[in-house]
Amino acid sequence: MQDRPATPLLDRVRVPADMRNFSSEQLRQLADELRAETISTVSVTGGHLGSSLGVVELTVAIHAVFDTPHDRLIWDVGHQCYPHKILTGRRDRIRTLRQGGGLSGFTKRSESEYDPFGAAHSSTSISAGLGMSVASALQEKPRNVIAVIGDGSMSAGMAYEAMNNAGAEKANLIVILNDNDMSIAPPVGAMSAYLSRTISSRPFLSVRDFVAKMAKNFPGPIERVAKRADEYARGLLTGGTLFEEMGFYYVGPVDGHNMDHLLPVLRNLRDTGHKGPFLVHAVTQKGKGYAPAETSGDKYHGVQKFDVITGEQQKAPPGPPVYQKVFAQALIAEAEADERIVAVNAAMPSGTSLDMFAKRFPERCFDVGIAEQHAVTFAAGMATEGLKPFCAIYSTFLQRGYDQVVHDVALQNLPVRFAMDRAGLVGADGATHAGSFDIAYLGCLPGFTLMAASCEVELAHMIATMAQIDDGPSGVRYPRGEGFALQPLPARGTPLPIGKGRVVREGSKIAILSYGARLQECLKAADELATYGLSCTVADARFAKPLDTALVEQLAKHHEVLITIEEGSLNGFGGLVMHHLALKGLLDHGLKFRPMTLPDIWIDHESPKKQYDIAGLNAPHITAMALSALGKEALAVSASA
Ligand SMILES: Cc1ncc(C[n+]2csc(CCOP(=O)(O)OP(=O)(O)O)c2C)c(N)n1
Ligand SMILES: CC(=O)[C@@H](O)[C@H](O)COP(=O)(O)O
Ligand SMILES: [Mg+2]
Repeated sequence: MQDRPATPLLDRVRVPADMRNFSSEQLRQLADELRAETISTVSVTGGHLGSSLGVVELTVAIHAVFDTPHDRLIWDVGHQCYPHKILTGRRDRIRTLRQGGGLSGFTKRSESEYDPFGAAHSSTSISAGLGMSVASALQEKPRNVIAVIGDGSMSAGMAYEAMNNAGAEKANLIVILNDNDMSIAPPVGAMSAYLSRTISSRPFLSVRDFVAKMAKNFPGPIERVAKRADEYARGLLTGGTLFEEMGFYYVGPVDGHNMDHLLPVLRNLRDTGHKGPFLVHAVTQKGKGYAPAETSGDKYHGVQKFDVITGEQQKAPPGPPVYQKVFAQALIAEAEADERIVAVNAAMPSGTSLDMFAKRFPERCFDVGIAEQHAVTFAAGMATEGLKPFCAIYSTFLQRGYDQVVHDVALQNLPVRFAMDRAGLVGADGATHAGSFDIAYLGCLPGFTLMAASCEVELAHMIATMAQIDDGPSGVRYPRGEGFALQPLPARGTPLPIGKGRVVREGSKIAILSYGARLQECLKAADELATYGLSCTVADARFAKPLDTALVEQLAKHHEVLITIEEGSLNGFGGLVMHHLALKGLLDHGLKFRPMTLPDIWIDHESPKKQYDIAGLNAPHITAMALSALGKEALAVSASA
């Protein structure tokens, strides 16, 4: 147990109103205490530390100046919201962050009135803020709307769509660009370079410069104060920024850790009755104020529990290889043999392990920034020219690129390969990050070949299989975390016969057809069912499309019960099997068919094991499902208890 930091001022703040009469000096001290409390908290919960540390002063300044929650404050992604949660009535629960039943690691409307917009996927804040601003004008309920968006999140198309609209609407909106020159990895792209140039070509905006600049546009009291300063500033503040060209009033760069700069700038924005959209360019440091974070390569973007003194993070005991690395190794093996293979990721080089691929093939690996839509169509373009793109995008983030998958890839039958990591439930990130829907949203698209890996060795084979699929799009899904180490990993995968599943265990009464990594749970259930004298066939479908119809029909015809199971939503693999069985008339003769999917609810942050308990997809639930299908309700109840 590590000592809690002393936080005398923070102890006086339950909600932001409690600090609105603090002096600037007190607010500076409050920020220091808030930083210490954030570090102490994340040391026992794990989570997104670096981003939260970078916005401590911004958080204090915004809440001190604006009348939240009446004024709306929207955090883009929401992964930097821990200091915000501490200041907004949630300090007593902050050490439950990301734990089952505890606070979410992101902003969430249902959690607090201080979270007017939920997030976790990036680059939505300007759109949402603009909507709120327009609503406030139409409903004649004046309020400030402040969206805080990171430089990494500024790479997504949505942010530009929103700015384009905000400029045209001349909406009252304050966008604070929290520029720490980091995404999860170092940021990429021309916009990132532009922001760096903007910062390096201008000194930090002093309050005097700011007042002068405002005076030019806001006649009134401020003008009198600032006349002379205006003369002074004229030379400094020339030239339109990209944001100004888009209709925003650009304020910056501002030192985002300097309360003496932040407070007056924000107060002026509040008090001058600003008209039109403003962009405050705040320069911050990810991991600010905690040496181990500041000096680490990833600035402690996402950490395990750690020792506050040393910064050392808890290490998981050595275990089986994680899927993401198996994917990268398998892809490297394929790319060694075929120079047409290229890899694309959207700001997730470490999360997808494509950083390994980039090391080996720097010319053939593309990080496009947080830009999933672009990633998909960019890959489609490469496919038209004979390259073999593998697009590695978490299942949940591929949702952002869905029309591109449909219109640019599938409709043109282009051989883009999708590696969908984080399939199924992901633990502490909760519902926003669960890879629940890809089977359903890809399964309905003609021409797709779709696979799910039941273990890491299968994943290697599936990558090899996709490398061979040149006549249309393909995808493989695999979960977050470790595999099973059932067999040694091959140096290179072996292509699988397309559309063929495999029977893993032969039985007679009950058939369990698994799609993906629940297979081991199915085998445990089969063992359990054997103790009731019930013989089970267990099969690994491998493919959802093309479906192994011969296998499905054989299982349906020769067993009394057929259970399908997947780590995906309704209308996924089970839906495809059911459709086939229904069309073949195989549901008309007493087959007890039971599709087991994620339930039709949002499953919050928890350990993955508990999440799958909530979902009812662990071995005891499979056993219970089989027993209840056979009318053995009493046994089913005790099996799942
Ligand atoms: C649509 C989408 N793609 C990818 C991610 C994963 N992701 C979360 S935070 C992050 C980096 C964000 O960088 P920035 O906005 O600069 O915030 P910082 O972490 O630097 O504070 C990424 C890529 C996401 N949340 N949403
Ligand atoms: C905030 C965000 O979207 C990412 O940081 C995400 O939490 C990463 O998840 P993994 O830990 O599964 O890579
Ligand atoms: Mg950043």
